[in-house]
Amino acid sequence: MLTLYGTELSSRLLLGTAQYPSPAILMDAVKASETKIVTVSLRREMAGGKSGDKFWSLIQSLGVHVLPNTAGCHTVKEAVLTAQMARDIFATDWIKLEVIGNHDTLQPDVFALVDAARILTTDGFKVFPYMTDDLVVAERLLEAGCEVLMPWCAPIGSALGPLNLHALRALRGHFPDVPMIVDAGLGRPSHAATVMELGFDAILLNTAVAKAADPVAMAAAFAKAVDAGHMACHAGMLEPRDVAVPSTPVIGKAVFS
Ligand SMILES: CC(=O)[C@@H](O)[C@H](O)COP(=O)(O)O
Repeated sequence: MLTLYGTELSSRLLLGTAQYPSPAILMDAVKASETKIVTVSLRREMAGGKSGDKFWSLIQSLGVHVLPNTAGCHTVKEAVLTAQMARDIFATDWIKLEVIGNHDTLQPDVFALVDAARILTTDGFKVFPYMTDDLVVAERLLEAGCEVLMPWCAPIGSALGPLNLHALRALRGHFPDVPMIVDAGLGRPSHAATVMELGFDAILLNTAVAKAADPVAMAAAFAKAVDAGHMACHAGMLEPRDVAVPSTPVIGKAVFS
């Protein structure tokens, strides 16, 4: 089981709800992924009117936890206000905190992120901060009261997969007891398996499933990859070695002439 802020979850895959070809495909993909948490952007809900209401009813019908996010926010003020509105609208104190610092890479502004996280944890929020893979930022976010971290593996929507395995490995190694969810930039199930093999606790993704030719099948494939990587990590993986070692016994082999 995965435990996040005291909530036990039977899945290690978190799914975004944007960009699916249709609401029906989104619903089927969520089911196929077996996720227990979906992220929802407050901005989308605020689109309001009929489509906003419909979307919210659909999300509620999924029977999973909702993790609202502050996608699209660029300042501390904007992110804090968005989080407070999300708490009222979605009736949850969970917030995925995004404070974007660069338009091209959608890289988080880690300084603003730490400031916003401190304000929100003091206000009782359970903050899931979307961060870079930086050790010092991780330390500051923990000091600010975050109990879960969400390092990126590549820019949002890029599908590049883990760009800096060294940094991810270092993060995992320095904070072995902090739940960490690798978020954004995954393109294929093998990327998910790779980061789970490093010992991360979960994966959050959206684009690679929503934009797949068959989002439902891709959601199922990611679910299997996440579980496979997690199982492998705890099964004791063989370390790579430079020499060849026969995998079949050489002693007592039959000699044919
Ligand atoms: C849904 C969500 O929260 C995204 O902002 C998230 O970071 C996913 O990134 P990808 O779309 O690259 O999977």
